[in-house]
Amino acid sequence: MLGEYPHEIIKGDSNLQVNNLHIDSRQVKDGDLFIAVKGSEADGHNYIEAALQNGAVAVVCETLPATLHEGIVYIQAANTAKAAGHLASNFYDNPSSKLKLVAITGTNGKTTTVMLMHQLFRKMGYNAGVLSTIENKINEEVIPTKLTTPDAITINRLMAEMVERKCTHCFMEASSHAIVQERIAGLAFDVALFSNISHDHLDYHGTFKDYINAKKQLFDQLSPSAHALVNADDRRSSVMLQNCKAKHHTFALKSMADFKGKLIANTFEGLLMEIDSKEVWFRLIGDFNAYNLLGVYAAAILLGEPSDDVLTVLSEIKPAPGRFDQIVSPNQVRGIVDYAHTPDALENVLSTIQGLRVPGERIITIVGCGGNRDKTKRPVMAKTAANMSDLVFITSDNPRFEKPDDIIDDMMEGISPADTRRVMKITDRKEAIKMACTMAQPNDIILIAGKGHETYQEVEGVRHPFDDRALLKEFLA
Ligand SMILES: CC(=O)N[C@H]1[C@@H](OP(=O)(O)OP(=O)(O)OC[C@H]2O[C@@H](n3ccc(=O)[nH]c3=O)[C@H](O)[C@@H]2O)O[C@H](CO)[C@@H](O)[C@@H]1O[C@H](C)C(=O)N[C@@H](C)C(=O)N[C@H](CCC(=O)O)C(=O)O
Ligand SMILES: Nc1ncnc2c1ncn2[C@@H]1O[C@H](COP(=O)(O)OP(=O)(O)OP(=O)(O)O)[C@@H](O)[C@H]1O
Ligand SMILES: N[C@H](CCC[C@H](N)C(=O)O)C(=O)O
Ligand SMILES: [Mg+2]
Repeated sequence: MLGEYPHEIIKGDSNLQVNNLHIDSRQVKDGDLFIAVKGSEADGHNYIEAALQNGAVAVVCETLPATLHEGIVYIQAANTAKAAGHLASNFYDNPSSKLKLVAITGTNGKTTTVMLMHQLFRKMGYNAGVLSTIENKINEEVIPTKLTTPDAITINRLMAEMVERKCTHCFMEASSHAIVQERIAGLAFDVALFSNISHDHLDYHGTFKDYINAKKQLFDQLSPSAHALVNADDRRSSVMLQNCKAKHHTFALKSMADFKGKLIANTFEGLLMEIDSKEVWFRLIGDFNAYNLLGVYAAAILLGEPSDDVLTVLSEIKPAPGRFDQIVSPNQVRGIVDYAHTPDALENVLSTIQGLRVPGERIITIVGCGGNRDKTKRPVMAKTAANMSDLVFITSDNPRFEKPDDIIDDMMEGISPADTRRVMKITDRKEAIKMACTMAQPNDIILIAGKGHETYQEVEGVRHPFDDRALLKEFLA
């Protein structure tokens, strides 16, 4: 079942058929196979007995348990996280090889890119699937998700369903967590795209170098027939291509590149670009989206689509939910909800707003930072908000298992004494949004950053209903 992936059958019948694969003992049922994976919190090897109790008939592990039970198949592999990917591919009959599979990695722009690609290919008449932070989709059917990149078994199960439903393409986000945890091991990619890299997730990866290397791992795993497509305006793009066996391609707005774009105009309604000597209007806003659009265009060309069709269809597509999502109130207050949850994204979205506003219009920013995530980005994001806005509300994002006020205190470290008059702390996010809307005068611009499409606020493991967009609408009405 592991095919060519190095492994050894220690005990039991190698031809055994299993019903299902699991990396979580709690999901195992009669006749299933359990893969013991060492995680960051727990070690799956400690749950082998629990899996057997639940009916597992086969176990894949790195180290063998002290007791090997009769009638159970034990398979040993050096890296079970990686083995899980290969097992899942084989179990579901290698669905990724039957799809044109595009993966995107990078700190920002992944969801925007895959959602654009999915819509583009759907509108061009293809059956296609998408795996994204917002949701997974097979054609138009929505399958809710809690992760940006699901675990290897879920990925392969969803792709098998895509194949069954006659999908020809799949577009997926490859988060750095997923890459390091081998959730994408064994997948056959046709195109891998690198958008950019900036400060995020240092809590998990430790150093920026390791974070870069995590992204690079996607490019290291490409085959010679695949395409590696990188943003040449990001100086780390050359690292992605080092020793990468796939065909190399670049896109850029500033540097020399194979796919060169030019941003001509940027308004609150959209942006005008020149791509392949053609001027095209798009419905996305902000310089950073010019990169996303160009990356999508380049990937579509590499997949063999005609340039004119791609540009015509792409120009009609709306932004992904919660990305520069705007409403204008009856008294001309502009409210924007954006998923900017990294320092770079926040700076980009604020500089876009600064560039588009009429001088004199105030920017009011509401921002928080997630709990149990990179603490070092907190003061940086607060400082960016203060430097680039007229008024700031520092509030909660998803506190998870941290005390909301501790997170706010970390953010306040980035606020200089001179700015404290313009920066208010309101722990309750709903109150902060309400206060900003109450204080806003005609032509002010309110930015609510960090949660975008999220329809919940996660507090101590519970996701309570919460929607920035709905609250903004309510309070601006
Ligand atoms: C830190 C992290 O990424 N954790 C992910 C990881 O869990 P883990 O390795 O920590 O698992 P663990 O709890 O240590 O357990 C180890 C193993 O023992 C197993 N186990 C555990 C308990 C038990 O009773 N029985 C059992 O079998 C577990 O199923 C697991 O296989 O592997 C799990 C299965 O794939 C994920 O669900 C889990 O995501 C957690 C929930 C999470 O919040 N992850 C976030 C940080 C994340 O991955 N985010 C990225 C996006 C980031 C970005 O935007 O760039 C994402 O792709 O979503
Ligand atoms: N190409 C880009 N460069 C820089 N910032 C961007 C880019 N694209 C989007 N952003 C900013 O980042 C935010 C998140 O965008 P998006 O959801 O597409 O990224 P993501 O990489 O999927 O994030 P996550 O890691 O949480 O899944 C946007 O709301 C916007 O503020
Ligand atoms: N995929 C990102 C999302 C962050 C979204 C933000 N709202 C937060 O909760 O920190 C993460 O898990 O770090
Ligand atoms: Mg995403």
